[in-house]
Amino acid sequence: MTRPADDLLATARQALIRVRHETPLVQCLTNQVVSNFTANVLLALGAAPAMVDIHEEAGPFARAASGVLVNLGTPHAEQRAAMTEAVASASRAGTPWVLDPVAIGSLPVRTALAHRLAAQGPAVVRGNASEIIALAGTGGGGRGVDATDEVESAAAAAGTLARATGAVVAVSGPVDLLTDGERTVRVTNGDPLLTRVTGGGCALGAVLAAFAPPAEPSPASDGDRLAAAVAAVTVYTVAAEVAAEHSTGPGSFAVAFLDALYGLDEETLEKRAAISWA
Ligand SMILES: Nc1ncnc2c1ncn2[C@@H]1O[C@H](COP(=O)(O)OP(=O)(O)O)[C@@H](O)[C@H]1O
Ligand SMILES: Cc1ncsc1CCOP(=O)(O)O
Repeated sequence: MTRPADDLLATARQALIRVRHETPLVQCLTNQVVSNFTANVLLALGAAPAMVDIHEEAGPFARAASGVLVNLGTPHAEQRAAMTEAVASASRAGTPWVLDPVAIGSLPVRTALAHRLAAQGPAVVRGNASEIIALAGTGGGGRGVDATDEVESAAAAAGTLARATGAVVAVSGPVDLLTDGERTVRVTNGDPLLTRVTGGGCALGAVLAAFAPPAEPSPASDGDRLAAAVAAVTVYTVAAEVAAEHSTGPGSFAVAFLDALYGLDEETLEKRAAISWA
C-alpha cells in the first residue's frame, strides 16, 4: 500500500521523538575507522551506542539490544565470528539488524560474508550504489569504499535485493533511494561534505538501526520498516544540510553535524525534508 509523502514526514517526526524518548540501545559491529564517529552520531541523536563486537559477547548482547549494525568495513577474523553470532542471535530474538556491505565486490572475504549474512533476514541493507549492485549479484563493486555507479543505476538491483532478502534496501548517494521491493522512496536532502568526512555513510547505518521499529508494533511506531528507514535518512541528511551552513570545510562540518543532529527540531525537519515516492 502506498502512503502519501506527508505521511512519511509525519512518521519521520514521530520517529525522531521516539528515538530521543526511548534512547534505543544500538549495538555496533563496525569498522575501526568510523567507530568513534558512529558512537558520537548516535549519542548526538539521543540513542545509546555500544560497540560490542567480540565473540561470545556479541550474540547475547544482540538479544537485548534495540537494534544492531553489522558493517563490513574492516572485518578482521574475530569480528567476523562476532558478526555471525550477533546476526543469528538478533534474528532469533527479533532484534532488527542492519547490514552495511562496505567495499564488497572484488574483495573476496567480505563479499562472501555479506552474501551469507544477507540471507539471514536483515531489516535494512544500506550501501552505496556499487555495493548494492554487487550484493544483488549484478556488478563487481566500486573503488574501495567509494561508489563508481550512480544511485539510479542501482534502482533495479535494490528492488531485487529487497525482494530476495525481505530487507528495506537503502542506496546512499546524492539522492538516497529506499525500497522494500514494492514501494520506492527518494530523499533528496544531504550535502556533499558528508562524503568528505570518513563515516558519512557508515554512521547512517547505525542511525538506521536506531530508527528500526521493534518487531512488535507499539503506539510509538506503526512498524512500517520502509517509513522508519526513510525517517532515519531524512533526519540524517537534513542535519547535514544544517551543518553545512555552519561549516567552512570537513573539519568544522564534522563538529557542526553532531550539533545539528543534537539540535534538530521538528519544524526544521518538516520545512527541509524532501521526500518523494518514486
Ligand atoms: N553529492 C551529495 N550531495 C548530498 N548528499 C550526499 C552526496 N553524496 C552523498 N551524500 C549523503 O552522504 C551519505 C553517505 O553517502 P555515500 O558517501 O554515498 O555513502 P558511502 O559512504 O557508503 O559511499 C548519504 O546519506 C547521502 O545522502
Ligand atoms: C576508509 C575506510 N576503509 C575501510 S572502512 C572505511 C570507512 C568508510 O566509511 P564511509 O564510506 O562511511 O566514509
